[in-house]
Amino acid sequence: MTDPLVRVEDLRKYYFEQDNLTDRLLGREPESVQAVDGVSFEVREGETLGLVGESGCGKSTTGETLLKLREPTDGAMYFDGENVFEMDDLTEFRERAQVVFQDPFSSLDPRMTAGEIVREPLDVHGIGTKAERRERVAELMERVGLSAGQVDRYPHEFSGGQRQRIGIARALALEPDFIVCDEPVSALDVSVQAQILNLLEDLQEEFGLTYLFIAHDLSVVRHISDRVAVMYLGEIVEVGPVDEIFENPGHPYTEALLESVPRADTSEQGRQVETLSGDVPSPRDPPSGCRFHTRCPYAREVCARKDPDGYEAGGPDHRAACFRRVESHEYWESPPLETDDEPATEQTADD
Ligand SMILES: Nc1ncnc2c1ncn2[C@@H]1O[C@H](COP(=O)(O)OP(=O)(O)OP(=O)(O)O)[C@@H](O)[C@H]1O
Repeated sequence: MTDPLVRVEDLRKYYFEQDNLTDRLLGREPESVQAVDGVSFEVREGETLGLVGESGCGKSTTGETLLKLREPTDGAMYFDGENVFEMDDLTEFRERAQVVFQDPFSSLDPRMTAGEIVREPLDVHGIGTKAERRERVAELMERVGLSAGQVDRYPHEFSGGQRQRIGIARALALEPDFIVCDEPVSALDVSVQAQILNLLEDLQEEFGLTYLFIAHDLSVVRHISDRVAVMYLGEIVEVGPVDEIFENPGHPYTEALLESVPRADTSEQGRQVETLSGDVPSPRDPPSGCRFHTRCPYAREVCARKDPDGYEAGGPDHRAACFRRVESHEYWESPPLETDDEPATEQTADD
């Protein structure tokens, strides 16, 4: 098998707060927010890897850090076999790896026209003559479903969906291979979301693009992804083919995340479900052992002490090695975790 286009290894990004002058004067250690804490995954050429998880679990930080828009704390990001974090010159990487942001209004400079926004990457990278750039901008506008005649309009003169099309045209300008799509449809009306998703799919097919698709909406992720990585509190709990993850989730967090989605199917109403309850712990002070143990309906004492430590099988389609799933001896000998909360429902391993 060919090497993946993107390989992220043990990526960490900690934000340091309280790093002000008084703290330094007092010699106080800055407090760290462990937004991304040892994340590894691959994205193969031409595929879409969905990255899902609740708000604040570190999805955007992962996307921004692997693109080196944020300084990584640790880890490596191999793009086409080369470690981006060790590159002296990011020019070529910046041409080949792009991003589409969530909010198409705040990510577009309101003082620039649509044409200027789409042309900017060509200007910055010194690509083509003035006439060639003008032609390329017109072509890009048309390709994303706008018209070349709209180049002189400003962002506020477009609808939300059209603004996202401008953002996509800008991302395409340098003919990238890889695009991080960071919640590209979540700020849009539902009716417009499908159009933008279809556009992204068409572009992927036409240009052989590789996507890391970040979203919290599971139906969107299911629709667009080939494989899915599930994130919880700065860690990836499992990665797998989209149907596997949705139909046979390996990790209790994935299971709970899927269960928390309302179902339209009336035959499923009234089913016994464990939904995600309790607050997400703070990434400033994440729980010991398995980070999900404080909310996990299956948690046993061992889970508070020990992380399941990796995945059942190596490779890019590793499933979560939760103690519950692997039926580890240690797990079953460990007593159930005592919490202050009432247990939600009786659960056994056979449920
Ligand atoms: N610049 C920052 N300084 C300090 N903490 C930050 C910063 N940016 C993000 N965080 C924190 O890092 C954690 C991860 O944030 P991130 O935005 O990556 O999560 P997310 O999964 O993308 O969430 P959302 O979907 O809400 O954007 C959160 O606890 C967030 O509060």
